[in-house]
Amino acid sequence: MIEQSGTIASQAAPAGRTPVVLSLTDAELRRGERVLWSGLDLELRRGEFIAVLGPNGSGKTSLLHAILGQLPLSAGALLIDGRAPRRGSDLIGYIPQQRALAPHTPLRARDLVRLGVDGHRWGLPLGGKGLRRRIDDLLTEVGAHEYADMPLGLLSGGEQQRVRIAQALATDPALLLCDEPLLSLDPHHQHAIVDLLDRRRRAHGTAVLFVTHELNPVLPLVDRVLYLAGGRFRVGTPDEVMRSSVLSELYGGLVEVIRARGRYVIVGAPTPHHPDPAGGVQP
Ligand SMILES: Nc1ncnc2c1ncn2[C@@H]1O[C@H](COP(=O)(O)OP(=O)(O)OP(=O)(O)O)[C@@H](O)[C@H]1O
Repeated sequence: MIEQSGTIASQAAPAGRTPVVLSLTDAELRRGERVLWSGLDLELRRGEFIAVLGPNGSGKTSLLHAILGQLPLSAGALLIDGRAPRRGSDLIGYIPQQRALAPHTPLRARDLVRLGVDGHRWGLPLGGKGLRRRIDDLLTEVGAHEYADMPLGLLSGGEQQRVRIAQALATDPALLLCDEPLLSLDPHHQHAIVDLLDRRRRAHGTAVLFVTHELNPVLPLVDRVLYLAGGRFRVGTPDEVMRSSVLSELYGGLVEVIRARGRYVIVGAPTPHHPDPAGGVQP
């Protein structure tokens, strides 16, 4: 069952009564005069993976900023582990949208990860052996240990992305927010990052909210999709949301969804916000 507002359909939620990490109730977010979305009800449980899709400007990154406590909701409620969001919460790991790093940046991979480690939480004195071991463990977990001492600016996009993930995992967060972490990665590196996130959520029960323009690379992991468009939204399993009828209604025009060889291909998205209305959407 798909819903636009109201509680999440139980069949779409993961099995069992695993604890809720994030809940949004009748949530609305405005930027200036514009309502990005409203009436949003969403619960994200431990270990669940939700892909957040939608055209440019539909409010995907703004949703992450609201969860991070950087942007107040204009209506409704948002709770992280039952509490109001706050900046710097160690319950949340955040992989922001990739920004190009200057090749001469003096920061090494291990320095970036160190910035994410909260010494108090781990009881590790800054500069101590325990801290170093913790950083090494994180870099090893994401397969980045061999370039731990390399300047970040000299690493490839995929290598930098692994280091960002290590930083985001530094506090062993219950909720991981990912903003287009596969952007500009080739299929091999995309697969490696997806595999890494999947292992993490399975081993640690980390809930993942994953903003992306490309659904197909993460499809095997996706429990549910949150699709934002034109101030409206749909929540449901990929098969429930990725339908011609659903997307046509969201975009307010004819959109065709084709499922072929386990992939979704979307043709036509007649919206002024969409970057490629003629060529179709890369889901
Ligand atoms: N600081 C700001 N002040 C006012 N409006 C803003 C601000 N930041 C973003 N916006 C507007 O909010 C809207 C949603 O932006 P947001 O970045 O959340 O969209 P998005 O879905 O993540 O887009 P994209 O796919 O391009 O990353 C946009 O129209 C944007 O112009």
